[in-house]
Amino acid sequence: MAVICVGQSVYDIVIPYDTALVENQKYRVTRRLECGGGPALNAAYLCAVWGEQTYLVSRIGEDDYGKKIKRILLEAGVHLEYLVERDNIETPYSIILSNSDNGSRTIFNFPGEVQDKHYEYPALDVDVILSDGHLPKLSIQAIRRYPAALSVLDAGTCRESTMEVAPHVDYIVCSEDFARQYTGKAVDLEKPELCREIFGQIKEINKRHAVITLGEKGLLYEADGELKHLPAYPAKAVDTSGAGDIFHGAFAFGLAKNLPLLSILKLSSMASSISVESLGGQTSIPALDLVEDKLKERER
Ligand SMILES: OC[C@H]1O[C@H](O)[C@H](O)[C@@H]1O
Repeated sequence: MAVICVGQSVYDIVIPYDTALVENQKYRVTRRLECGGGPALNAAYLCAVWGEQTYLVSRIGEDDYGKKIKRILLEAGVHLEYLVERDNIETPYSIILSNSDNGSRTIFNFPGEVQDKHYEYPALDVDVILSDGHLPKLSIQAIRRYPAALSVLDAGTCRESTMEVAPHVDYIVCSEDFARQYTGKAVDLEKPELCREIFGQIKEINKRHAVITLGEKGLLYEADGELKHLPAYPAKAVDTSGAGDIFHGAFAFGLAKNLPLLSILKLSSMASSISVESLGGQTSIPALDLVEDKLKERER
């Protein structure tokens, strides 16, 4: 059984800072972190180090960043048979300025050239397909190829490619930014009727399941036909980059393990909260044991 993550692989260069930035100033950098990045890579890395048989369907160039990405993924045990390398494309990379005072980050993303071409998927027993919306054709093809698998869309922003995949998935797990861009309304937890309206509009896209993540305000989900709010676990954020990807990776993992939805959401939420307390996305993925221990502590 396996998890397939389809989408973007990125090489991240994270620079932490703790001062108010002013234009036309030069800042001396004493620390930087280089690691794997991109929503599909981060999620695939998590699923693999948490013990799932994981395949990454993505595209990188045959350049230095591509080689580094491959090394990181191989060490994690991600299956790379479907990670396509091309000598004529540049591996995507991001420069991330991370404010250690509050964890907020500014990402400059060089997307490289995305090639979303037809693909022969292998004969596998697949439990879960996670798409980050970057390779819509490959994502839809995977969903059709493995009809028994549960499919999840990591809907970070409401791009055309994300919307192409959205009607095909079992679960749309979207950010509040996506919800605002799509519905034109901002989630306000003080206004339950408005929340129900926004959630209903998101669910209409795929006519199945939806989750709206709200960062430090938690998330909205549905149980027994009712909209519910799950608060976030408290964290001292130093870098939120990749926190959403870690949420989605843990969500895919939980589905693969056949856990009930609320347990999946708690697992994902805790993994994401722990991750913001250290630098980087892929480098801040917590061990499964740690996440489970912290959850047990909270339930005591
Ligand atoms: O979702 C965050 C990730 O995507 C961005 O492009 C960065 O690479 C980071 O790892």
